[in-house]
Amino acid sequence: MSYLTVADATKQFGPTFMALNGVSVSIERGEFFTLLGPSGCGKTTLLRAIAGFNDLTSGSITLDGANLRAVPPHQRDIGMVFQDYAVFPHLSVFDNVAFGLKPRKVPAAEIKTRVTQALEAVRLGAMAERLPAAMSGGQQQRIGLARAMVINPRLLLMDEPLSNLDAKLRIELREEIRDIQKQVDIATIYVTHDQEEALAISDRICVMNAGRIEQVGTPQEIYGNPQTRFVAEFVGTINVFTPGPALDAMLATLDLKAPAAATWAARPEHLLLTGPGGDGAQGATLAGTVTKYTYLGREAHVQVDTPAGLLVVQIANPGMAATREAGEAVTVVIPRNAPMAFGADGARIAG
Ligand SMILES: Nc1ncnc2c1ncn2[C@@H]1O[C@H](COP(=O)(O)OP(=O)(O)OP(=O)(O)O)[C@@H](O)[C@H]1O
Repeated sequence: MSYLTVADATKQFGPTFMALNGVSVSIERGEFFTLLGPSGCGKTTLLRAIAGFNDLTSGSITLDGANLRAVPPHQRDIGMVFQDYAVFPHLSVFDNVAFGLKPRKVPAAEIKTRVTQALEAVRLGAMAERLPAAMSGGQQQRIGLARAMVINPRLLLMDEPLSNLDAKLRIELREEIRDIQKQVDIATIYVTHDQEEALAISDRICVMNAGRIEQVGTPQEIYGNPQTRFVAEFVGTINVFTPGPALDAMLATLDLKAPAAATWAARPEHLLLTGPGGDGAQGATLAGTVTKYTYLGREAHVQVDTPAGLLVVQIANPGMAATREAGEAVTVVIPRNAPMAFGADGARIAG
């Protein structure tokens, strides 16, 4: 049996709005599990229901075999880290972390040991006596993490903990969070709307959309094998081919058939670019004209106007020779394994 199980969860706000609409997830011991989705999809609502800050309208939550909905929030033994650091400015780093232990009647000597351990884990051991006001956002968030961990929680919940930090620090701290989580081995549910962060940090990702689950899987499964059009578009980007004779000819060349397909799409990095004529191409070809060239250092995006619509081709490690000018005639090559088919309901169809 899974460690944490949420079954058929619904949460209604007002007379008709369903913030959660039949959500079921299972999380294993020690797992780093991420809820990923656009703003308003229900991530925080689900997290708050697990923490006990709001109850579900219907459904069940089971932790280690026990019904969690029957347990008051302060008795759930759940550590939480929030987007705003929520540190007490007038308390030292040590006292901030010790705060959660006081009502638990932990003896003073044990408080000292546990707080010291938690501060070592988040690399703040040398700053125990400092006041948070004199510390950076990244350090304040580590205080938050230490405070969540020091109670030896049965579950760690993190709601967009990195979103107030600048891009470079976000990447540094997400790797630290991942390392610390693996070290302490506490099942963690992490909320983000940043797909790259989710891919980098998670054992498994749950992609949510409008109160429902689109797909649950490892980062590789979510990115490499999206089961819905929503997942394919939200995690990474896709080119959607315009229906018509050019698409039909492309599919015929590739010998791809999916009668129920409403949409065919392909990731920019799965397409190739050659000169006019498409000599030696392995796959179907579409003649086109470059409309835009965007150089991004590690990669470049070439937008091409083709009879199957505007397509973006991603080029890795683009040297000077890869530069394309607007108006240049090129050929987009579509390898056989590039196209993905989706039905009218958005579900993936085996092509
Ligand atoms: N107390 C409330 N009363 C009414 N509607 C609410 C309440 N709390 C949340 N909602 C609505 O429920 C939906 C889901 O909200 P939720 O905060 O779970 O989204 P989210 O995926 O976490 O988004 P974000 O990334 O913006 O935090 C939103 O449309 C939100 O406006």
